[in-house]
Amino acid sequence: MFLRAGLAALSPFVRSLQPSPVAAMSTGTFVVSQPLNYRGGARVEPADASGTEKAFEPATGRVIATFTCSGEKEVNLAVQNAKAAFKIWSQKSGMERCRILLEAARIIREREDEIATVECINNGKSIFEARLDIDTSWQCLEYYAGLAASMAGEHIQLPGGSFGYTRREPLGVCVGIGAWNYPFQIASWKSAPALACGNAMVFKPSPFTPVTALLLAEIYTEAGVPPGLFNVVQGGAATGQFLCQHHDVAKVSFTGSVPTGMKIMEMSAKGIKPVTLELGGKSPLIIFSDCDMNNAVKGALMANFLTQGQVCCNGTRVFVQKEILDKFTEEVVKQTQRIKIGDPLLEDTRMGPLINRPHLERVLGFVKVAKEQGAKVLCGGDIYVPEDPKLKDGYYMRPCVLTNCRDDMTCVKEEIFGPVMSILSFDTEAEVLERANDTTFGLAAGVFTRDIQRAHRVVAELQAGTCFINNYNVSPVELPFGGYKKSGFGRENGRVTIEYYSQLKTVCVEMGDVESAF
Ligand SMILES: NC(=O)C1=CN([C@@H]2O[C@H](COP(=O)(O)OP(=O)(O)OC[C@H]3O[C@@H](n4cnc5c(N)ncnc54)[C@H](O)[C@@H]3O)[C@@H](O)[C@H]2O)C=CC1
Ligand SMILES: C[N+](C)(C)CCCC(=O)O
Repeated sequence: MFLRAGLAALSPFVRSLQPSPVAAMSTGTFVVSQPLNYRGGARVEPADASGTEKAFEPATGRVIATFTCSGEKEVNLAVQNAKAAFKIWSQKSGMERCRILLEAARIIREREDEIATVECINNGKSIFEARLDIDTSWQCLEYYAGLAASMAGEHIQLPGGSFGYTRREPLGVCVGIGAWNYPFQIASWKSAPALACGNAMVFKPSPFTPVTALLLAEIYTEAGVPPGLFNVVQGGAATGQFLCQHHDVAKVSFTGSVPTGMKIMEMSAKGIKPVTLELGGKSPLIIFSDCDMNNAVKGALMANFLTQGQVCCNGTRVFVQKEILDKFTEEVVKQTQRIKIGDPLLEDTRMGPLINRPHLERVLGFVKVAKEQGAKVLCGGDIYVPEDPKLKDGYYMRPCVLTNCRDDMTCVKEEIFGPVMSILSFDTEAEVLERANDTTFGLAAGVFTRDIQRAHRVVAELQAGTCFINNYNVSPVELPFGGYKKSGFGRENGRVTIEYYSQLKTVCVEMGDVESAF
């Protein structure tokens, strides 16, 4: 039933090369035929341009959209629309905002198959995974809908009957800038808390994945947000800069690389704008010899191969205690070789193509350097050409497991952002903790052990914003997510994120006469 609803809703959006709506959903047929900017509650062509970009279907290498990057004028129009909508939205009660966000969550859930399909086509992740991403998206809206109604300040009694109170107020127009690995999820994780707090948003997706943010924009409108509350502008660095430098923008929330994060922070500093930075990582996953081996192996795969390894919080440095190194490695390799690579829209595919050709080359380059530096490739690390001829120009590679790794190797130090796991061995807890923390990143970390004391002792010492015990890369929206060190600051998800999208006003009330000092 969901699928039918999804297809019907998709039809005006997609120009299929074939008549059947089902065929419209197969790899190699999707074309974007509508504008990719969203402003004032509708899709629009941008008012001006700063260049054009092409978006691809990574599974086939086909262009699915050629679009105009928004220039300063379009960015300004989007911000002005958001400002107007903010006036209306910020006056609503928490309960009113709650109802609209719940309705948006309901629509996402209803259209899950359609959204996941478009995400899969534009990003390359498997349809199986794309659906999970859409789940964590509507769950995020539901979660913040629930918090919207209970947001409140404090009342503080002062001497002589005087008192003070605090009001939790929105910031204004917030900017969201996203990466390409979780396009719909990132747009949802940023907009849900922003809107719940009473803000408006202008969102810029990555130019590699411009498509699904528009579906979110349309859903918010359908759910009843004022026109202009959630807008989408398209483009790369230039468009992003116009957004960050805009004087009517109150906050920037960014997901992407460390170098871009630095630039965003610099630009925001000039306007004293608060920023949330969700940046890269090189996270450790520590496997102790007393672990449940089956779970540890599954955990290592979850930590490395979701979304073709293009995940910021991946546990790519897998430290394995010496006693179980051989057995663990053997099992990991066996299971990695079983991962079904291919057409991401097929139900049994578990690994699709990487995002684009240059990125694929970059990841393969890391494997080459790893070999030169003495690592041993136990499986994968090479190009994969699926049998289906329509996939021959896609960006596929086989997931790779490396051993004989040392801490000073490039593959162990730098974020690869591809399906490459580095296995390292260790002897003692103290030693592995020191090595795990010896990085400028601090996004996530994981530990597998049956020893409950050790598990908590180890995570207490790990310098990472998100730690997993006996699992990896699960993302319940109730839990805050974010980094330590160069992996950024601020949080997404969880109750605390309310504080990153609101400000506190203190009101001091005098009930007596003014005792003047003059
Ligand atoms: N911590 C987290 O939650 C996540 C972090 N990442 C990190 O993102 C990186 C991969 O994503 P990419 O899209 O390649 O990162 P990127 O930093 O190149 O781009 C991210 C976004 O910033 C925009 N941008 C680029 N230059 C800009 C500028 N000067 N001003 C304003 N905006 C600008 C891009 O157009 C894009 O929308 C990896 O390093 C990964 O670790 C990715 C996903 C999640
Ligand atoms: C959903 N999860 C936990 C696998 C990844 C979320 C962070 C990212 O966007 O890379």
